[in-house]
Amino acid sequence: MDIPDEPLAISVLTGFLGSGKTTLLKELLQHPDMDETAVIVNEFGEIGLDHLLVESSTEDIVLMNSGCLCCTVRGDLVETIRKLYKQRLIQEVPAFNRIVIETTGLADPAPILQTLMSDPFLSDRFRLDGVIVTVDAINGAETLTNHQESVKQAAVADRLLLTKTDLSQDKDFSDLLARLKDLNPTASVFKTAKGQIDPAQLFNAGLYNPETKSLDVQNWLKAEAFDNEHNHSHAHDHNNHGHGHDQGHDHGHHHHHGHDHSHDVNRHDDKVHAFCLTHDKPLDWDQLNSWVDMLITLYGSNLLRIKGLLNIEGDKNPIVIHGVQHVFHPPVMLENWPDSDRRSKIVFIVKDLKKEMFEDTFKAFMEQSEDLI
Ligand SMILES: Nc1nc2c(ncn2[C@@H]2O[C@H](COP(=O)(O)OP(=O)(O)OP(=O)(O)O)[C@@H](O)[C@H]2O)c(=O)[nH]1
Repeated sequence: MDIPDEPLAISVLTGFLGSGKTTLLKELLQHPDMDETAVIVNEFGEIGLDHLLVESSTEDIVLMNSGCLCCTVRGDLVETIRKLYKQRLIQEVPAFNRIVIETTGLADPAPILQTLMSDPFLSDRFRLDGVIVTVDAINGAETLTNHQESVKQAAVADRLLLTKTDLSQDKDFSDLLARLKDLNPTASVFKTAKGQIDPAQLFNAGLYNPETKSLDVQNWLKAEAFDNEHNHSHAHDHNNHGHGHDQGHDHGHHHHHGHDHSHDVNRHDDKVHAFCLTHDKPLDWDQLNSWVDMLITLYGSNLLRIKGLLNIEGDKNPIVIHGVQHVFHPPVMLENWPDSDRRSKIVFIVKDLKKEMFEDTFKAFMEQSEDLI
């Protein structure tokens, strides 16, 4: 039996229909640094493995010359991962250390991430390393406007890949990049053409990098990306004025803005925005949990991504939390603070919810904890 010492990394590759996921995978599969990687795709046919050098293949697993495996989903994704893990244990397949899952272009990534985080078998053996999202440099803006899925995909990304940059005269992509930054200031953005990218740019996007044994919290949280937030949130607050009610669930397309806007009010990404809450004093862990529980219960499906670095009363070490919609990873205690800043910071990427609601309820819950003391 070959039992891994560390939880194996899982990366999720998503992106709208035709945005270049398969092209990227095809390139990645040939890269020598992709050895020890198992790629899960829906259909081998889509990647056209015939053109790649293949060492051996069975019905649902192909071993590439580069050392990586490619396998297809048979039925359920979780079942496929379990089976692959067991095959690795009994050395039926090479000892991969990472899985990359390609989702279909129309997939809402949140349920997939939730499954990966909440399935007991998987959460004991795997860590979610990051979400890689392809965005078509040519059609990306239109797709964001018209398709909620593509907005959700961009919102949960750790790595955003602008694809097909070779097809555009505009080498700047500033409008699309600004829009993506507005949706998700915490993701690292890369411009690519024809799937060309160093795999090292895509992986180890998570909190803990076993290769360097480091905790790259700052890069992960990117709280500093919100320094200019005031300008952004002003724009969003403006957009929200016209809604008859504020926090709530899916509003569909029923915008009733009472005044004109210079842009198309039906853009899907107007409803998604990111902000960072900071708090100076150490937090009461129980009250914080009650607040997060309340948010999950009332607004779970609108909480696209939450990441936090927390200063908890009575703990000298920082605690890291992160979640997608209704599911949170177990909190992680770090050995050290990343720098001298001891404030708690929580980054939210949300849909149809106002920052003020978070600020007000946070304050109310924390005041309760002060009353208890
Ligand atoms: N010129 C150019 N063409 C690209 C690039 N990336 C993808 N394409 C082309 O765009 C089309 C769609 O790319 P795919 O890689 O199949 O996209 P996908 O996201 O896997 O598509 P679905 O599986 O349908 O969701 C194909 O014809 C690719 O050859 C790129 O960077 N440059």
